[in-house]
Amino acid sequence: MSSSIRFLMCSPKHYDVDYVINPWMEGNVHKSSRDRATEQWQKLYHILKEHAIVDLIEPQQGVPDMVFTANAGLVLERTVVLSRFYHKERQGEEPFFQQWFEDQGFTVYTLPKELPFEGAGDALLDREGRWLWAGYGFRSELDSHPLLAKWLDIEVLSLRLMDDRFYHLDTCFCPLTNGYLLYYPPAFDAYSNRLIEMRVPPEKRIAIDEADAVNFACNAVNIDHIVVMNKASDNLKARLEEVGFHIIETPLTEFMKAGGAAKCLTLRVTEPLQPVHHAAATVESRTIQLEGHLLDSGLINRALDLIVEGGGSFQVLNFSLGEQRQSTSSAEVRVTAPSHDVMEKLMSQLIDLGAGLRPQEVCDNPLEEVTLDGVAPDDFYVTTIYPTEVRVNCQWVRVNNQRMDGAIVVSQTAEGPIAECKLLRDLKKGDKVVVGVDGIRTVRKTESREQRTTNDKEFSFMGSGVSSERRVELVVEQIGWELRRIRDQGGRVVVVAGPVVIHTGGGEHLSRLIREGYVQALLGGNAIAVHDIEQSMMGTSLGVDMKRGVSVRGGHRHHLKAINTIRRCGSIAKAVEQGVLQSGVFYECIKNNVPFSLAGSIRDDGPLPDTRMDLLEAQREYAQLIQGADMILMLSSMLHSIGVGNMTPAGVKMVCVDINPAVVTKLSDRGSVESVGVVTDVGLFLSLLVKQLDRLTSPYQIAQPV
Ligand SMILES: NC(=O)c1ccc[n+]([C@@H]2O[C@H](COP(=O)([O-])OP(=O)(O)OC[C@H]3O[C@@H](n4cnc5c(N)ncnc54)[C@H](O)[C@@H]3O)[C@@H](O)[C@H]2O)c1
Ligand SMILES: NC(=[NH2+])NCCC[C@H](N)C(=O)O
Repeated sequence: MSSSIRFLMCSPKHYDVDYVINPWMEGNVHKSSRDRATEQWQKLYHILKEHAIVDLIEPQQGVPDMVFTANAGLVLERTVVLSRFYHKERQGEEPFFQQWFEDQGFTVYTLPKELPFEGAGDALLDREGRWLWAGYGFRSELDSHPLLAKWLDIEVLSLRLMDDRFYHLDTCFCPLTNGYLLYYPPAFDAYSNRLIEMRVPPEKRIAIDEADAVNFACNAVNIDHIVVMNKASDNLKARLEEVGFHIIETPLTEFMKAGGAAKCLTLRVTEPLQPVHHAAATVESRTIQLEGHLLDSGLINRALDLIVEGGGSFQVLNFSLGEQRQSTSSAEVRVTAPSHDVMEKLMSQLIDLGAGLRPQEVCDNPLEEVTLDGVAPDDFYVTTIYPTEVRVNCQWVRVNNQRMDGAIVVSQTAEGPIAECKLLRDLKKGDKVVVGVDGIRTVRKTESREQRTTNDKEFSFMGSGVSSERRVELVVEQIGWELRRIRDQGGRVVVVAGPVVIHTGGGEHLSRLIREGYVQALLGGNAIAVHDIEQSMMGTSLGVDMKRGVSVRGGHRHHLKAINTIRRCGSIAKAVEQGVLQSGVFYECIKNNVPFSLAGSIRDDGPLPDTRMDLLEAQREYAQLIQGADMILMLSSMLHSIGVGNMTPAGVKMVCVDINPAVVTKLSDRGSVESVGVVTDVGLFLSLLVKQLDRLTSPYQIAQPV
């Protein structure tokens, strides 16, 4: 027996499964045998007494989980951080454990009531004393970790738990003597697994499989080279014995009905200080502000979900609800993350949602100089589609040329600072680029339910989201009305289209939209032009007769003949001028002075002389043609629609038509005010659209004031 090691245990005199606060308890309420529990506990107790001293605390009525003394608190030397239980069912244990520690002469630290921490169930010392592993996600709060670091003067490594079966760190993680680690990686998020791998060398990491994990193999008591646990597979036993451990299995099935096993039933109360440790917690906290229709638009929920899903935790410091449906609300939220990297990612996402730092926390954006043409500084802020402002000279400066996936370049001019979005390839040496996320805010239009309803009366898409069940005709009516309005007001509609428009017979309808002035620019690839011209010259598309719907002999060569003909003319425009091309979508573009741009791709035949095989040139041409668009109609081209979506700032209405809901969902994911997805055949859509435009006999009339 080692006289230096002491454990605290509590007999199962009042143990039972009286409630459900973890998945293991479901279906086990009052199904634990007190006799078997007592027998199993006694066996564990005697095993430990052979190797250490075991102190006992008196069990108390009404707190059946008190038997799990691991959750009493966290001990280091003669200091203990008392647990603050997350569930009220266990909060009754706190005064008894506090009394015991005080009677034993411990220095007792207590956390604020609203800051749960469940002791050595969620915090485990590295057996070499170098740091403290601390879990969060189900019971203990991440915000408790900086206090552990301060009070215990030790580095805290935060690990996020992801599987509610392993709701306490000690159910899936067991530091062992000589720096070995027994753990179940799937119980943690990616960041935490990376952290574990950075701190524990591969030869010391013993990752177990699910079969051992659900037998609580990680919930083991380690004393020097002894490892006591409920059960281990032969393979796991062999692996542990290979590195010098001796395994003692003792059944604890009655306690597993409550979600605990060997380690949970014990608390090591002799944890000597090691000289190597030092206080440090990589945990970071920031306070953000959110303004708008936080409840109506769901913005507050999305922000809080994003924080938790991103590995952080939050505390709503204050929330002022707007009195009227029209008025906005505001909230201040304290965000905590386990590391600077995670915080940066969270803040970047929160800024995209429209969050900002409190004015007193806003500092000028850190800027870094570009040292290599076309290469941004590592930590550059990646722009989104949303209008963005950056803090320069303590002023908010709106970013010009907003688009996603760019960098923000700030320059000083006689008129003051200017900020603009630049693609990486356009960065020049010496450009000052915004890095990090401090001093950035995006302007998100979140509409109240009232505003959205009002808009719906006049016109707006029927909310974002995509449903092939939605009546296409109804959406087409709205789109037709909007197209007519934009045309009659001299607005700008850009169409992005794939060859499927031609294959499905939509070419004639698109030609008509162009001829009647509904289209101000057409974007696509080589194929839509090839098959449009094939249909115009040979009546087929992909060799299929468009009138009879049957393949024609030798039809598979038709599109190549079309390409060859245009190549001989020199361009599509020249083919029209020479009378070679006499109908179709691109004929109408030339005849009606509607500019178009064809972006090349790896799968192009030919290509046509007009197809831009220099993709950077094609992107520049696309970007120029979508400037000032009021609406973008995306017709069955995933490739080109995504490309256009990436370069289009927020505020431009988008209609995404595709037969594949997944494509439409992706393309419509820009908020309900801006976009709608229509899951249907594109030829049918265009046919319905021109019929709808015909039905709108009187042009759009703006209601004149009486
Ligand atoms: N012969 C050629 O030169 C040739 C032929 C084909 C494609 N390409 C090139 O390949 C690139 C990608 O072509 P893409 O944009 O057609 O492919 P894409 O896969 O990016 O998009 C096609 C989209 O059409 C949708 N779709 C299919 N049938 C539909 C229907 N009946 N109604 C509505 N939507 C339907 C699909 O779900 C898909 O999202 C383009 O640059 C194109 O020019 C060249
Ligand atoms: N350290 C532990 N894992 N303790 C197990 C605690 C079991 C208890 N029923 C609870 O859910 O809190």
